[in-house]
Amino acid sequence: MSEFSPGQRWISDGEAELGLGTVLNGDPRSVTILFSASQETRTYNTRQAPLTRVAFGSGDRVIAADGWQMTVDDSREHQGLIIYLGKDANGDACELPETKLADTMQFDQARDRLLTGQVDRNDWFDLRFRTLHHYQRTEKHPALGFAGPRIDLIPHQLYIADEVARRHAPRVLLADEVGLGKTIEAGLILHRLLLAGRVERALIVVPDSLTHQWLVELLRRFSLSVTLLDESQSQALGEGNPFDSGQIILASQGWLFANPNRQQQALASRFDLLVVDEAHHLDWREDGSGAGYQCVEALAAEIDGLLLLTATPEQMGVESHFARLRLLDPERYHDIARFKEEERHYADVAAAIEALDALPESADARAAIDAVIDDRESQALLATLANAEASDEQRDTARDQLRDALLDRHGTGRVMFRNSRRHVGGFPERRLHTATLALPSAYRRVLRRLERDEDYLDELLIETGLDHPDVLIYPDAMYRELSSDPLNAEDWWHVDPRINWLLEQLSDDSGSGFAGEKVLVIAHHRETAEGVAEGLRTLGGYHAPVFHEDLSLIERDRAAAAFADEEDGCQVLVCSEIGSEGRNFQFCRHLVMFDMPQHPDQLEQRIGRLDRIGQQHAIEIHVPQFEHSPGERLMRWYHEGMDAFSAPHGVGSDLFEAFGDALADALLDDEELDAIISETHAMYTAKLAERNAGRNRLLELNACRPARAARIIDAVRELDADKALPRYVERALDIFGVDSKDIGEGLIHLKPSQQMLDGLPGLAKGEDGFTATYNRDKALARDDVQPLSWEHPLVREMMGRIVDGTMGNTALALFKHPSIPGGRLMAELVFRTHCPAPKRLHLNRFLPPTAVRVLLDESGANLTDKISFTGLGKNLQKVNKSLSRDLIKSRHDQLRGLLDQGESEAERELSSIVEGAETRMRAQLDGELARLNALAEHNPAVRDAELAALESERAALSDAIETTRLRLDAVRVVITVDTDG
Ligand SMILES: Nc1ncnc2c1ncn2[C@@H]1O[C@H](COP(=O)(O)OP(=O)(O)OP(=O)(O)O)[C@@H](O)[C@H]1O
Repeated sequence: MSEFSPGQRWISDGEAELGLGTVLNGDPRSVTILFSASQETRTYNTRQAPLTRVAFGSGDRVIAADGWQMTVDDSREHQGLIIYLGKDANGDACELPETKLADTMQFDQARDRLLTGQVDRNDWFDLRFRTLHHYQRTEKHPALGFAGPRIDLIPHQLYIADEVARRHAPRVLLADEVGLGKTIEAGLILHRLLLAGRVERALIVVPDSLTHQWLVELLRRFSLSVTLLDESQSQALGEGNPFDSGQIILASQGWLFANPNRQQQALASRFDLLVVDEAHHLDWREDGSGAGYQCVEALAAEIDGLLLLTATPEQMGVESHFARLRLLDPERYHDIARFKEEERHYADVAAAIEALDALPESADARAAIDAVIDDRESQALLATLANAEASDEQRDTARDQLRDALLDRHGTGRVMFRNSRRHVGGFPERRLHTATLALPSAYRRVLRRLERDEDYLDELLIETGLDHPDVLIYPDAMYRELSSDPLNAEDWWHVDPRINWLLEQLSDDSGSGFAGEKVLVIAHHRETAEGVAEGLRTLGGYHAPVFHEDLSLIERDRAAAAFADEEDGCQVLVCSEIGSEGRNFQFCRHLVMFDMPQHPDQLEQRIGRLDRIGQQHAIEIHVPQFEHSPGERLMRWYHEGMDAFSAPHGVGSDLFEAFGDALADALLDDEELDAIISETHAMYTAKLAERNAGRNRLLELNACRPARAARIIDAVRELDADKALPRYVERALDIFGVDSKDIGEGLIHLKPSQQMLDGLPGLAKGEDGFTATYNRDKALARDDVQPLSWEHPLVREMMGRIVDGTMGNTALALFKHPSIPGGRLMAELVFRTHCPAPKRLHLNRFLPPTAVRVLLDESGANLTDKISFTGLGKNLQKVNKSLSRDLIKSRHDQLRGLLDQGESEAERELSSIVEGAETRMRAQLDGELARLNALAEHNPAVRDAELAALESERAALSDAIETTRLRLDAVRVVITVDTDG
């Protein structure tokens, strides 16, 4: 007769998530089970049915189909069905036939699974315990989020990322000079916040030309998958809100800023972080701000976190810069006059900071510091520092604390981070090469007439439709606009000697030319860039891709890729001004400025394409210019007036504001120009000295605090060198069914096996898998090799599945040991802390899921300290599943008792875990709050909302920690066997 009777309750061993099944009918060969909760019906062969009969025992709690609960005392059988006897919630005696058990009852908890005979493999249990251990360790590690990305450990970037990511809803301007890694900083901040659960969704808005580069950088360096949204993609997504279609949405500014409806959708989609690249384009004016500014202003009012990125914050003028600071913190930045007034005071603060090193000896230094501090705490630190009796150590500590306090309290340092080459160091030299060419007659005609005839300029502006001074600086544009003139019948590039000069340079192999080298050509206008490419092709047979703002994204990326290709790529790429902003071309060292940009910040942006982290050579800047032309005069203004080609200096905007108009009027007159150059130079020297003593100095000192940066780098290196990682990953891969093979040189190849569990990132059955390394330098050197770390998506996925799922939460094994007699039972119980708290609190930094192991023998003796997890593991042998089930069945009552006892043993550990977490939390947040409160008294850049949020975060964390409970996470039954048996 069949062991299955209709009405009996069974569960599927392999698919416990189906819920409680009911036997519909059974015969000696097959049985059909209905899983009502999941609306599935399955028929099994009775001899191999992967099913376990559900039988509850004394103390178990069960739920009836109509919702009430009972605690089981006993059971009896009637016609093959179990009737449970027990008490309901009021303590009244009751009965419940198994047919009336709730279909939705879940058996995923270790206790239920064990007692219903669902036993996992022993090595799964082993992996589960190890996973909990490492998860706990890495979740609260100070380098969380920084160890996984494929980056060089560059101090200023890690300092900024750490400082910003620890703030509640950070709102900052990342304003490092061009090419120092703002994208990387933003990526690091995002990565940490995502891993910490503080950000769940981010919107990244970047210039059209940079969408692909961002997409690639986020994937390649941070393993972050991004949804790139444009109009066609949005339409393809159909009815819903396209901004809801991914966790990280990347949108181009051109598209979003021009589309009010899409902006409304972006506003309606809930994001926690907004990132805006090349934010200097968000222009603000009193009489009306640009569409970009308005769009970002609306989004910034809704989204808690905001990162604005720009290397040239003042490119659109100081008012626009101030308006962008206002986006970050409207309360703090509402009065530009006050802001400017504060700036005047920065030199004193910077001087005070520098003076710290002159104490205790210098009385002047003491006076300089005294003049900028007014609180008692700082006074006390100053007294220690000035006290010749104090020990060196005391003075060092006081000096560091006072430096931090001064930096924290003054300036825009809290909202704006600006590192400069001067401060970071180690950047290549820039060399300027000019080539003076004769004006072609077509240009000369017009320019000479302009010099002679003052009224001709107006006429020319009307005739060409060009602006002043464009019409003077860009003679090719003027020529194109005058194409109806029979003398201008030829294409401009036919008559312009810069093309021939470029062709000669390209083939010049004398050492001073470009032969065999990559060359980036930048011209102001798109039409000029197109003409240069056409001229090179027609006159010299060169294929030079063009890169400008009016190309589609695909065309642009194709052009950049053709240029980047080392072996088959083309020698020259011709870019327009806007089209090339933000791009990475540091593999090339020759920059041709085909013409001059109009603003010093644009000049800096141009050089920044090559002068970036990763540039290995001195940068050769080539400028072909026409003798006695406005273009040459403009270049002299840059070069002689402000030394703009040798290094970024950050005062270009001030100079442009002061002299831009006068310069435009002097472009036809050498004498006038000479006067402007010398005035510019005088102002440049003064401004530079002022900035370097004041704001810039303060910003630099604040943008990287070396001691803290060094601590973060040490923390990352500690994880890099973690020997436990490869051991863990090997084990996990084996269990998840991924073959790993050492292929030498520190590389391993991961390949899915036929048994691989589905859904592992980067791996699909039947495909080749990928090559990976634990070595940072190797991963940096080879893009095709993935960096394996605790933060790699594959490792996190495996850990997450174990921690969040049931995998390995039960096991049974035999234990052979000469000194322990056979036939005895032990229970190895792993409890885990549970503490429900909103993700954004990032509770894991103080209290990650923490495991408590308890090992009991059948008499209830606690052997936890006597036999370690690894000690026990070494002597275990596996058992097949059906024998395991029988063994568990035969020891049900004993196991129940041990499970209950284990719970009380583990409970004893709880208070110290909770206390430890509370202490850690207090140590950090009390310190931060104290610092922030002190700061708020001096520096209005501390937002009230930030203070309030930190206070409520501390209260919420404390409440959450208090509710921590221990729950059984996993249990392994161990049966001893005689060594000879
Ligand atoms: N820590 C790092 N490790 C490896 N490469 C880096 C690192 N930081 C920056 N880079 C590389 O240096 C280049 C410049 O970095 P990034 O694009 O972030 O600079 P940026 O400050 O945003 O530049 P821009 O001002 O032009 O927008 C990029 O190619 C980037 O990949």
